[in-house]
Amino acid sequence: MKLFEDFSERTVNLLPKDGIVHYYGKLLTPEQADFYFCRLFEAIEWKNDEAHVFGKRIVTKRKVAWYGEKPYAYTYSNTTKYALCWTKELLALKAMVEKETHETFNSCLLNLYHSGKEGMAWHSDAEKDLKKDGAIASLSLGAERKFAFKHKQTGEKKELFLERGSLLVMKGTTQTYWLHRLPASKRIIAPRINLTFRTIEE
Ligand SMILES: O=C(O)CCC(=O)C(=O)O
Ligand SMILES: [Fe+2]
Repeated sequence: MKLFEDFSERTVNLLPKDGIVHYYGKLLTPEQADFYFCRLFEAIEWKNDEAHVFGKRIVTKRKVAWYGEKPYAYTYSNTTKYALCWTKELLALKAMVEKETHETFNSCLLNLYHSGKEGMAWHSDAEKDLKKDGAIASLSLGAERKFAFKHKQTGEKKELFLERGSLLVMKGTTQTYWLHRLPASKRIIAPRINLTFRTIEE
């Protein structure tokens, strides 16, 4: 009997209850991480993110992009985006992530943080367009950043660092019971790109 079938089974659940988060560490070599950072920085159609909150239009400094297998509509913060068609680089990264996680994905939300001044506030990714309790795989390129989870009822927190080229997977009831955020950190001057591979319910 093999003690461990594959790498993913060696990763422990970072959450104590109500969800599953696996941190796989570095999926990409430093060279691959740099290569994809540069390619995505150049080739992705980055746009400032817009949110409509309490009747106000908010434009973030952080840039975003939404890609997928079909022009899926994705609505969050009262804004709807339509997915652009996969690029060669995104398909290559998706294949690596699917192989490692034994999950499949049909779309990807990308975020570009120009420096540590930009982050993302507490939220969960449970929009109605997404498959309920579907896995979300997060691949990080560029600067290493802190990432945090907070339980919606107990306030319990879990933090970790997302290394360059690393993979993190959130699944099960994580989005129902936990919030997550990317805190800003003034000390970090380097940019970061994050890709979250997701499944839109068809
Ligand atoms: O940048 C990150 O690591 C997280 C991004 C995120 O939570 C999201 O896009 O929903
Ligand atoms: Fe998120």
